[in-house]
Amino acid sequence: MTSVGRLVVIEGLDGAGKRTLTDGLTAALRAKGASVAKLAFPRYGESVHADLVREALHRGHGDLADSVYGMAVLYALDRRGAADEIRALRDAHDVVLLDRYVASNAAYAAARLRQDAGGEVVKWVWELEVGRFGLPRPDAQLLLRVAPAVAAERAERRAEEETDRERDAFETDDALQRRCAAVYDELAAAGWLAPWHVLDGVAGVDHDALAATLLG
Ligand SMILES: Nc1ncnc2c1ncn2[C@@H]1O[C@H](COP(=O)(O)OP(=O)(O)O)[C@@H](O)[C@H]1O
Ligand SMILES: Cc1cn([C@H]2C[C@H](O)[C@@H](COP(=O)(O)OP(=O)(O)O)O2)c(=O)[nH]c1=O
Repeated sequence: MTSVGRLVVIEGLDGAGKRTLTDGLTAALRAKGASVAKLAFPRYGESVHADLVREALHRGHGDLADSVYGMAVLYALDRRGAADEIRALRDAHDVVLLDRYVASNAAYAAARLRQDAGGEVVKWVWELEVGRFGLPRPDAQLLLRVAPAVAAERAERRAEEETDRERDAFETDDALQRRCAAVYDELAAAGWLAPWHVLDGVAGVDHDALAATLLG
């Protein structure tokens, strides 16, 4: 298969099923002969910026976690550190699946500041990450849409099943998750950053059909 290097982002609430979709889609794409690489953000355990995020979300660290812009800069720096890797993976594979990307920062920062997708922080995230850091724009963004209550239930169950998967400060904030869901819907409707495909994460996603669509 010729290398078209599609950069495909998977977005959605905590517990929406992004990791599950990433794995299922990877298998479906590979079954069609495509070479696939995956990367998940934040890159916990692999970047100092991501580790600072994790410590802030789980342990507080003074008021760092309360600083919306401070946290957003850390997430963005984690991605900037992976920019060369993303480009190299894109050059070497048919599809690169990114579990969260720039739109996560836009959605969570706007939700935390009670702004909508047209707000100041969403523009700032684009300018910082694409403008100043030069991160590549994706070819497609998949919004895995589930009701916030369903996502919270799934995240809770996962935390019970996986002992190393403790829920963090954003995940357990139901009001934040509801605002975040609304911002995601607006970002998708506006085609923010790149084209979006909205997927029904409750009905379940047909991985084979989605893989065929992505491979065009
Ligand atoms: N379509 C689905 N239906 C029911 N449960 C699901 C579905 N997709 C994922 N899950 C479960 O929900 C939990 C969260 O899924 P996960 O993929 O880890 O979410 P995310 O990466 O978006 O936080 C996991 O326990 C997973 O097994
Ligand atoms: C990647 C990213 C995540 N986030 C938020 C979403 C999540 O609530 C939180 C942690 O990401 P998450 O995907 O939950 O990591 P993991 O599943 O490995 O625990 O960070 C941002 O606010 N901005 C970003 O750029």
